Amino acid sequence: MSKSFKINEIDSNNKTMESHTPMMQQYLRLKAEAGSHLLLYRMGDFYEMFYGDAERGARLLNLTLTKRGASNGAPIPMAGVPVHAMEQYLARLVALGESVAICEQIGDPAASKGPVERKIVRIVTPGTLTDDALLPARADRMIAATITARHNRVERVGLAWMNLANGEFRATECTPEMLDSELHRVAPAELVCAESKRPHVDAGMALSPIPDWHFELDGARNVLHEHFAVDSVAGFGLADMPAAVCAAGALLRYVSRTQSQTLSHIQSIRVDQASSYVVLDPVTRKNLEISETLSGEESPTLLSTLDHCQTPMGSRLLHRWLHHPLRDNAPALERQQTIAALLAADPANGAMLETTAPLITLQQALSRYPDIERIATRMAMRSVRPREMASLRDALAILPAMADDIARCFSPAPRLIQLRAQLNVSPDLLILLQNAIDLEPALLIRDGGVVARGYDAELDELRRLSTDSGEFLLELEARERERTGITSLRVEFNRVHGFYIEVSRGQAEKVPDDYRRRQTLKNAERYITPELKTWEDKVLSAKDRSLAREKWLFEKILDQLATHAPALSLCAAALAEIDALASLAEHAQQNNWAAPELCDASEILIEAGRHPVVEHSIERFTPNDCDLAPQRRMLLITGPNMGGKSTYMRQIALIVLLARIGSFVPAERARIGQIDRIFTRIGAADDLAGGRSTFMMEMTEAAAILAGSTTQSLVLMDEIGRGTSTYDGLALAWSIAHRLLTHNQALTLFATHYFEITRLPNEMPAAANVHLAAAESASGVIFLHQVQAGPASRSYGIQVAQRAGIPVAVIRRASQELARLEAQGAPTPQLDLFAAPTHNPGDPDESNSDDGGTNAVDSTTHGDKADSALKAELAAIDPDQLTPREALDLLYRLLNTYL
Ligand SMILES: Nc1ncnc2c1ncn2[C@@H]1O[C@H](COP(=O)(O)OP(=O)(O)OP(=O)(O)O)[C@@H](O)[C@H]1O
Repeated sequence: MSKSFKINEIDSNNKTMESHTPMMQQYLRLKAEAGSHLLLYRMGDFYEMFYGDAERGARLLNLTLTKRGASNGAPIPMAGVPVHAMEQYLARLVALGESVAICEQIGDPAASKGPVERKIVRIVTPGTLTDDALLPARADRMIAATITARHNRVERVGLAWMNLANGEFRATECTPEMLDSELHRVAPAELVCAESKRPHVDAGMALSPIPDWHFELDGARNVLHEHFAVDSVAGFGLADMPAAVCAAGALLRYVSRTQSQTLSHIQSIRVDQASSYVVLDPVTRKNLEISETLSGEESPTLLSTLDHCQTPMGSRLLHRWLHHPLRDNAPALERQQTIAALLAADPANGAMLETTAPLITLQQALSRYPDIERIATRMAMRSVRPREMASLRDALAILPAMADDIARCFSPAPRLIQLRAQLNVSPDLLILLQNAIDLEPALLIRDGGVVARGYDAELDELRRLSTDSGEFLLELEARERERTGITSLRVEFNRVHGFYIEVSRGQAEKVPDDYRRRQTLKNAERYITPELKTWEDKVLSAKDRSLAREKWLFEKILDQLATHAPALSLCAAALAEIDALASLAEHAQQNNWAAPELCDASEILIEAGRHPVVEHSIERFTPNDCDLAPQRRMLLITGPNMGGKSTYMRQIALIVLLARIGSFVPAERARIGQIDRIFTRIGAADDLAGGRSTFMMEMTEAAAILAGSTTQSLVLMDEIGRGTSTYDGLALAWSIAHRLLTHNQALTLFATHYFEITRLPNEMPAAANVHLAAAESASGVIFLHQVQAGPASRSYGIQVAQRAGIPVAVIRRASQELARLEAQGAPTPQLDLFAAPTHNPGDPDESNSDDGGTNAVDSTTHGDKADSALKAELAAIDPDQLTPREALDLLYRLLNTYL
């Protein structure tokens, strides 16, 4: 997508620059500087685009494409946006992934010969936004750079990324195969790459190619040395990471070029080891609907369910946490303990105390904070706005009280103590803002009214001169009335004509000789006198001087604020963390979540677990257990369509993910071991853009799982093999399951409709059958959503189809066909699933199963016995003595026992 643009390309009809007007020559020079970015060229009250930029801009922004003059006979395409609406157009362009260079008039039009001097003052690209108007409040906008480099014959990918809005700068190295996964973890809005090595990236990530030499090691290293004022990058842990250095140096150079200010708030670079996190490949991030639903919506997702943050910075951090589950137990436990402290819970047993009032008070206090993280950045970059300063001042004033409350109300979890200490910002900052900034400052410094009265004596005097005109004018008016004898004489002011003396037309002949006419109206004449003119000059110049003084003072205030920016950033980070932890605490408390035990072994033990999102969307969610460990590492999950298989598998993955970010989990009890990766192969969708069919996608994902999963991985496989013919599908599903059990030995949830696979536990004791229970009643199939041991006995496919609205005639025909096939004993594996499994006394699951799939072939004698047992049980029931809950439980038990 190179949009690079050279002068002779624009000007193919013209031989030389000289053939253009001086203004167009200036434009073309600036355009060459802007390169592929759209150039917005300031002309009076408009920003204009020309040539190809005009055509592209007009198309993207729906503007009228006009023409201006001609260059060697050919009209020049032109499109423009008014200055006052620029931010809004800019936001649209950036949202479309465009980068824009903004060129301002910097010379004085009155003093210039030829075109007024212009300069590119700002470059806005999708990943380098710091302006609040352009940034989404609750999401980060990252910019990244990547390069593949060969070092000691090994190919490594360097990846560096920056969050310009909060000063975070990180770098890592990975194998070429891991790049996609890493890019989805970082999720940059813009990816900088070498012109000759453009990676294939998803739509939604703007690609910005730059010259290859920006990635050369020596140059890149020098950029880092210079910026951080160091002699070596070893102090950052980058000594043995040449590819990461190349990416980081190129990124820093690119970002510096886009900003007119220095990047003083980028104070360090951190090495980010992918091995610190549970790896989630792009498909898994999507399937688990962490921050986006499968259809691309923001809600309902895990993030939207958990996000009770009071500040945008808290929401952004929670978003980051959910996409970065932690491998190590210690940092996750630290968060968990802090949540427990916020809930006044006893960390030893997770029991919460009755009152959560301190948490509510804390959240109420948090809701009064503005986005200090971004304000701190803009302070460092000297682009902070007056109103942001005022809101920061008000926030800093309440900070000490909140810090005291934290110390007083919550048990002293180590992390909470650290965070509280980080809230300490020098009182000088508050004093400065209180003294310097007006209580309700104007929007922009340009108009004045920002610096507080009493901050600067000279400013106060100039303001007095420019505004205290009332007394002088009254006195002058009285004096002139007396001198001229004109009773209707008035002294007035308007913006266009300044000060004047107005006399009605009838008395105009009475005006003295020193009156000079300024304006003639229908019924009046307006005059100026030498005395009034002198006074006007003084007042107006006082106004100008006061604005200039205020601007100068504002710059000085910005200088002082910049020195506080690093401490303020730390304070903002602490506020964000407290907010995110309080949000998790609130959710845990409201929904009865428990603190999971984190252990080193490779295991997942969940008692009465729920799906964190689905439990909110249905009235009564049935909790289920899960027990996976090296000796029982695969659950073969069968059960009817709509039975709850996918929900069960996803809820386990989400509980693991929540435990690994340090959150409480939706379960009565959980013990979660160390997990290195979560893989999912769920659902089927064609990748038409990538040219892969459903089956191809399915197999590509399965191949990745077989290649990458280890004994510490959690693998979710939903109906693998269904995208092809029954026998092919079954054979593949069987051997994939077998391979996962024997070779990868990953903790696996394997949902299938192929009955043959439920025999796997006979051969491999590390696999176990479970099924989602269902029962049939007169009104149709009832899904119990309960996970029980053993394989399923029936599919209920026809009943589900009936519920879905398939015409009755089709359903009747299908039932007849099913009966015929069953009578024939057709040996297709699909049908076998619904027949009785061969009873294998050696299979622990089947022997322990409550229905074990055997009820489909009950013998008559068995049936008679069951009938009389049922009758006896029914006779013993006294419905009036049962609570609704007991009645429901009894109903489930009877269905499970007798159906
Ligand atoms: N534990 C549960 N408690 C209550 N309702 C549940 C539970 N699990 C699932 N459900 C409900 O059942 C519906 C179907 O669940 P799910 O999609 O998981 O079934 P499935 O077995 O995977 O179906 P299919 O085989 O057709 O894909 C869900 O939309 C949900 O409303």
